[in-house]
Amino acid sequence: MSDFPVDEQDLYKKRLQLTLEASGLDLWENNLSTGEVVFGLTKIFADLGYDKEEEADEIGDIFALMHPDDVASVEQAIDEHIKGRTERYYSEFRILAKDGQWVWYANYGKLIDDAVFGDRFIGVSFSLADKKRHEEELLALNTRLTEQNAQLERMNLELHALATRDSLTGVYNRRHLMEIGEREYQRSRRFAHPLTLLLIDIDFFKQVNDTWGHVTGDLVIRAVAECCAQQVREAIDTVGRIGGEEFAIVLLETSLEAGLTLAERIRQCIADMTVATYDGEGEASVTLSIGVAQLTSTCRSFHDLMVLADRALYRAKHEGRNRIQGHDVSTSAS
Ligand SMILES: Nc1nc2c(ncn2[C@@H]2O[C@H](COP(=O)(O)OP(=O)(O)OP(=O)(O)O)[C@@H](O)[C@H]2O)c(=O)[nH]1
Repeated sequence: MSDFPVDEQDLYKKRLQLTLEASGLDLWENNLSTGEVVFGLTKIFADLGYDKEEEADEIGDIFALMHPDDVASVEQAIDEHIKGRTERYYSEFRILAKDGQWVWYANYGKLIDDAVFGDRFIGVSFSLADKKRHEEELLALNTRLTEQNAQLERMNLELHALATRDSLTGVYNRRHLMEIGEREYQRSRRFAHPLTLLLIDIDFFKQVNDTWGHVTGDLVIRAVAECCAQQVREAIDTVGRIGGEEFAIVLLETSLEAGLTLAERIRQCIADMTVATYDGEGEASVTLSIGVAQLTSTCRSFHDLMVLADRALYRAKHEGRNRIQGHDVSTSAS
């Protein structure tokens, strides 16, 4: 304390100087009439690596070192303040350091029309390097998080597909079909809407494997799944592979009659189809047996509806295959 000058004004100056130092602020003063930098910016120019004689004498010298993308916004902020539209001037900009790097700074300033000083623009500059670095780090973090989120969503979709789809054919697996069937059973019972189930079995499929090999057998299974998926209403009906060469289709808002018509279309589609064998030397063909059943009042679960359709399928097999049988409602109590 003993170093401080006793004079009040000197004391005041010293306090100001210490405050500026402690807060990292650089005081400046510009003469707007002449464009002269009257005072300051010493610290900034030193921080940027410039020698004393390279410091700015004119406002134009500062603009010359400013990043071209920032000039317009700084000029606009000054203009707004001069026109009295802002209480104080504030701007953010990059200045070229001597080593060629762009360094972020900010300015606060105020226009003073003083009888002693004249038209002066007085303010402070301070470094925004830390703030901008944090902003950039945050932005990079955000980008990474967004990417990771998108990847998680993709993985979730893949997981869902793995859990619900049959890997050979892409139609639903047995577990998921049963879940959907049970849900639709509940809905149909509650609202008294028709619900029909098709059980489809490839005839003499063992012979396909024995004749053409297992891989060709897989190609045939895929072709049957594809045909089923093409014949039903997308996003309304549900096709599932419920066994090796057995499929089920849950048909919403569908009567037994409409179910029989669809079954016939599928039967015909497969009867007309040939599948090129895996070795490319032949063509495999198969037929289908299909059991069709509509939900009846005797059904206590979706499983009961499966039993009815399975009985109809058994009859189709028993009566010679390559045919359709519907569950006879008059025997539904049995
Ligand atoms: N290629 C292949 N064959 C399978 C697959 N799953 C089951 N199979 C075969 O399908 C055949 C089913 O034979 P069966 O149940 O005796 O019935 P089928 O020969 O179709 O005769 P019917 O149903 O009575 O008309 C068996 O030979 C199984 O090995 C599979 O994913 N791929």
